[in-house]
Amino acid sequence: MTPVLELADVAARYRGARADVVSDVFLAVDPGESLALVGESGAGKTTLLRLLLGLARPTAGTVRFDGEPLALRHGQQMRRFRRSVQCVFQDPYSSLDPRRRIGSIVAEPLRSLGLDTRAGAAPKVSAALETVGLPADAAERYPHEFAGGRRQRIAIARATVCEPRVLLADEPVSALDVTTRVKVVDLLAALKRERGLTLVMVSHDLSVVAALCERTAVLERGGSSNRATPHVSSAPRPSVHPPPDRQRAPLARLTPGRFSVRPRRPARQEAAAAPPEHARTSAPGRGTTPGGRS
Ligand SMILES: Nc1ncnc2c1ncn2[C@@H]1O[C@H](COP(=O)(O)OP(=O)(O)OP(=O)(O)O)[C@@H](O)[C@H]1O
Repeated sequence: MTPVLELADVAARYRGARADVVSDVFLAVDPGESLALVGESGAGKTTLLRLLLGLARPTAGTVRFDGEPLALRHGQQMRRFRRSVQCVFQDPYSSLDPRRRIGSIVAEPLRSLGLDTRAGAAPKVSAALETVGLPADAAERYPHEFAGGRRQRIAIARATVCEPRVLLADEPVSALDVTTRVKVVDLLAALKRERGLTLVMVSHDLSVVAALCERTAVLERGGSSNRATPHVSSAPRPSVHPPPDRQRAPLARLTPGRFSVRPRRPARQEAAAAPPEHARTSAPGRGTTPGGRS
């Protein structure tokens, strides 16, 4: 299966910085899977998300979309990419333009992709609002008329109105209160289940990670250069509301060092017999990489 998104030996550095924020990153996201990026603050999770979204350019390595290097100047590919990969940000207060009606906000991707039909974007906007549990007349209202959870639903409606294949989410529920958080997690889980949406999510909240993601990439600052490298582990698919003991379960930490991971989930009956994921994908020292790199 060709990964829908892939980072191959990628490094990134912000302008003016003396060192890479992330380096030696290999990460492949298969269609339909859900991957969480977790790690300490400043490890580079948002930076990886920005690379996957084409908002930042790698200083080394390649970002691939459907197996092809992402070329920002390749209009046709970028159009396909923009339609296929959408995102939801952390703060539903700053991510919605307060001067525009909800209908106009949700229709924005349709306009920018030229997907609003002759009948206008209204039918698609109504359907997107309905999917996230908001009434169609919400389209006439303004963001300030909605509280945080409903604002995040609006942001999710905007991200899903053009029926993307991949949703990238940066701390999508961390700005919400606990009760609202559960509802938005349920909504994301339903989108994943019913639409086969691929999800890549940054989160500090392990209960949210456990509820939504099958794989976890742990970013650790490592080595004297203070670079961050991702370590990916597989976890059994949890229920949407994991029991409390699961919420406290530690994430697997794999051997520090440079390696890449493209774990394929074994069939359920094989899972018990198979060696742990890290035993198959990492090696002592600098670890292993696909294609024979080491
Ligand atoms: N626009 C920027 N310019 C310069 N440095 C930046 C910029 N954005 C992030 N950084 C730096 O890059 C490093 C990684 O930041 P990033 O936001 O990717 O980490 P993170 O793991 O998402 O952190 P957090 O969990 O706190 O959001 C940090 O040291 C941060 O200060």
